[in-house]
Amino acid sequence: MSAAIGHFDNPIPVYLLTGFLGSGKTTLLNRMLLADGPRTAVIVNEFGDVAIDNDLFKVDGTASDLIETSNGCICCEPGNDIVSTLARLSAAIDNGDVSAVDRVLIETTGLADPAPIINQMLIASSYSIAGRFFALASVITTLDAVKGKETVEERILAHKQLAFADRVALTKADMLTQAQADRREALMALVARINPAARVFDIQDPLAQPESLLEHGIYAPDGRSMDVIGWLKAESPLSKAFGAKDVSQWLPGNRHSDVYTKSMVLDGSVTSRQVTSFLDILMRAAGNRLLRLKGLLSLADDPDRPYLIHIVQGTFHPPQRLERWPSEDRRTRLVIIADGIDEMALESFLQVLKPKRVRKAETAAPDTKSEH
Ligand SMILES: Nc1nc2c(ncn2[C@@H]2O[C@H](COP(=O)(O)OP(=O)(O)OP(=O)(O)O)[C@@H](O)[C@H]2O)c(=O)[nH]1
Repeated sequence: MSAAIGHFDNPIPVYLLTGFLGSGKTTLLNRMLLADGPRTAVIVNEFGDVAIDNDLFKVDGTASDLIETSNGCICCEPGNDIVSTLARLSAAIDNGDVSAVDRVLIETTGLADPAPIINQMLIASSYSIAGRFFALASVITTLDAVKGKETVEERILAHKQLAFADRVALTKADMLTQAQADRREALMALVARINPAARVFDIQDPLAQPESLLEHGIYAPDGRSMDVIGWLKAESPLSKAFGAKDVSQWLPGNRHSDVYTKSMVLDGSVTSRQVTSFLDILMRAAGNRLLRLKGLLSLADDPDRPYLIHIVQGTFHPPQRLERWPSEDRRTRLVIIADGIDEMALESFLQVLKPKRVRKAETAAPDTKSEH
């Protein structure tokens, strides 16, 4: 194996980027990768079967050299685990399908539990080839300055994402109004309580250099990582912190229990009126149960310039009109992550966006109708 691919004494550093749904992972990722920076393999783990983040990387034109999108959750889907994914990357480098990389950056889904991923990486280092040639360098989590406190307090996954990070990237601080300044203090107090050792980095700070988040951290293979293994096993303090709530929500097998994803792909364009009323009704009806909506829309007024829309836990971020489609795929795509919304109701509501067609049955003569 060539030295450029990494070897046991000098493994390729792997950075894990976590953070709750919509907290700004993709945005940060695009800012961390510099055009003249080290060669970086980017692995994006999507929750849902329509890949949108993949296209967003291209829109923002980052320096990432490899994009591998894996469907299914990297923390709990057999065969899709982090070690298998790294083994595939290693094989691709060996075969010459991908040229050697200096580091790997993994963006997990917003619903990934970081503990099993970190565990897999640390445990694999002693038994698997991938585990020996790659090493977990650092875990970075994005924390939304506006919604972060409530999210961490209410959701065990967000709590764990914060607890397991060694670097916290505070996002969206620019969205806090003067009157909300105390929110930031309360959030920092929460971070200090849950993870006092974490380095907090405000990505909106004009002096911030997001690429500096990609330096070796406490998970680096320098001997101290053994402490981390012990720490991962000692999850009970986290569970205790949520003792009053329904414990089953984070037991293995029940993970993501009420959360599901709906994706929709549409040929043809939609009108802005259709989209506005669709989003208006959806947001009113679903409220915070609409964890995430991401969409690329072909609008009838200018189908060459798609609209990018984001809703994060009930907040509608200003839509962005892109100058061009990020890939060959010019279809309208929507991914919705819902928490406890009636699935059938959502599915039929999505039909509102379908272009209206005259159904055959409506035009056919009555005597041509089939009886069976
Ligand atoms: N104002 C502001 N908006 C931000 C910031 N970071 C992210 N956003 C916006 O928040 C929305 C979601 O950001 P993403 O980067 O897609 O979040 P994500 O964590 O990758 O989302 P998922 O992949 O769904 O989990 C987008 O509209 C971003 O433009 C920030 O620091 N300030």
